[in-house]
Amino acid sequence: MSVSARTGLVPSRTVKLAPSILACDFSRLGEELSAIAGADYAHVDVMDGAFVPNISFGLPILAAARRASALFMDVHLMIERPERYLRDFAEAGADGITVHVEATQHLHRAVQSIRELGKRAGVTLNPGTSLEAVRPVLADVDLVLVMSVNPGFGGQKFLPASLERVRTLRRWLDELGSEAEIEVDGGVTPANARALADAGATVLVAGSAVYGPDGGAAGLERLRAALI
Ligand SMILES: O=C(CO)[C@@H](O)[C@H](O)COP(=O)(O)O
Ligand SMILES: [Fe+2]
Repeated sequence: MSVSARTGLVPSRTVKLAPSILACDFSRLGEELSAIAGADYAHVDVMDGAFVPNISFGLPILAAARRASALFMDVHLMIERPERYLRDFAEAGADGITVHVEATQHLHRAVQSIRELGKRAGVTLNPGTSLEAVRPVLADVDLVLVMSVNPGFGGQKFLPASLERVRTLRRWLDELGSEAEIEVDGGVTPANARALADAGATVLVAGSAVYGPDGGAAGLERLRAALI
């Protein structure tokens, strides 16, 4: 394993990259997915115009992405009462499903349902929500997603307080002996990727830093280079 240029330390974990297809050209979805074939996950942002002030896409786009790519489909549900649609997203091709703590009255039940569908179960929370909101389910999840922008749009600026939230979660998961992933989503760039990894993140989502005007693969490689 390589030594971090910034810290001089050997990172103890490898960091996965999850390009967000929200930033891609949907008229070329298959090609845009091929451009990130070397990534670990394709991050799929589903927005309902109610939980967040934007509508992105839903089941048909996930199903099309599933047909076009063998990548792990990492589905981030920004929808009210996600428990209504878990089976539909699983059947449309999700490999992992992440729900917001603010969107459901029954977080444990939602997590359990995702696992019963045979999918990787994730929970997430808005930047303004106390981390305590996810603590009761930490032993039951496969992934915790730290939103580092307010959800709803790509291309926003990273909120620096997110770094401390990642450190706290890393400590809590280590205390539990949990192997759950810590994913960070929003404003991730080559400039903050290494610091997030050092704080304990194991998955980095990036939309605009990957799908820039110069194409998907170049942005992905820049992120990877920042993590060496
Ligand atoms: O969930 C979201 C936004 O709500 C994200 O997944 C964005 O799609 C990330 O985009 P960038 O901030 O990396 O441009
Ligand atoms: Fe997302």
